[in-house]
Amino acid sequence: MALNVDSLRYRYQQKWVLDNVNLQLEQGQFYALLGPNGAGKSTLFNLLCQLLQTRDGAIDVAGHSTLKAPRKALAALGIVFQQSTLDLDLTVQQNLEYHASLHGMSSKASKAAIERELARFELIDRKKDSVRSLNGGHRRRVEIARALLHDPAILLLDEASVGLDMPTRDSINQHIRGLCESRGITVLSSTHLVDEVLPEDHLILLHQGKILLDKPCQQALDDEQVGGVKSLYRNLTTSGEAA
Ligand SMILES: Nc1ncnc2c1ncn2[C@@H]1O[C@H](COP(=O)(O)OP(=O)(O)OP(=O)(O)O)[C@@H](O)[C@H]1O
Repeated sequence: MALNVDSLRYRYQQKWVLDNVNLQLEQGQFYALLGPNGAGKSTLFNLLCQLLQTRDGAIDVAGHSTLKAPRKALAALGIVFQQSTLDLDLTVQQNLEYHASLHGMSSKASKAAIERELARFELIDRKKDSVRSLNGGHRRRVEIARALLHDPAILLLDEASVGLDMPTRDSINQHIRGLCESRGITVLSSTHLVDEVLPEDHLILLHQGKILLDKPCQQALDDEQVGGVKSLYRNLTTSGEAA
């Protein structure tokens, strides 16, 4: 199992924002985590990458408990946060080198991984450019390339396509889904946009801190006898904010 989340709960002050969340993600699968603003997606991601801690439930990343083996659990994750964390004044290459060194990669391994990821994302010719000079789509590609440098088992994407135009969004999403097949990576990609979820995706629906649905999207569409994710979402929630 790539990721196992067992009976996870989390609250800020008195307010529970994650309530008995259970997840089992298999290696090499793409999972779309759909939920409206405030559903708890970022809180879940922050717990997975240990920016937040709790003893209320358990998280195992690639078989490593975040409580008992936090470093190993963290090393198995690649993360792209909602807000960009690139240094705008460094070049693409420098940003990636910095990340590789944080992960303890040797200079040789780091060089090879940077070339590999930049080639995959068609960014080789932008290597020496400052991040500030890149458009939003290219910056996002750099962030995803950076998250993959240390060859993680799982890639977490927190609303990674926010602010991108449709063609850029589609091309990045297509590339990410391809990673599952070509590299056996497990991807958990959060979104509040129903049109980002494809029938072939495995859909996890998070609403008010609870998992309302966790199954292949096409199967959920068939079960609910609806033609699209928007209707499915409306049927399963009372408010329908994610439209
Ligand atoms: N530091 C905090 N202190 C108190 N409440 C918080 C804090 N961070 C988040 N919350 C609340 O927890 C709930 C879940 O927020 P979270 O950011 O995890 O949701 P989300 O699904 O990622 O939404 P968004 O897409 O808007 O980021 C929301 O009601 C939010 O207001």
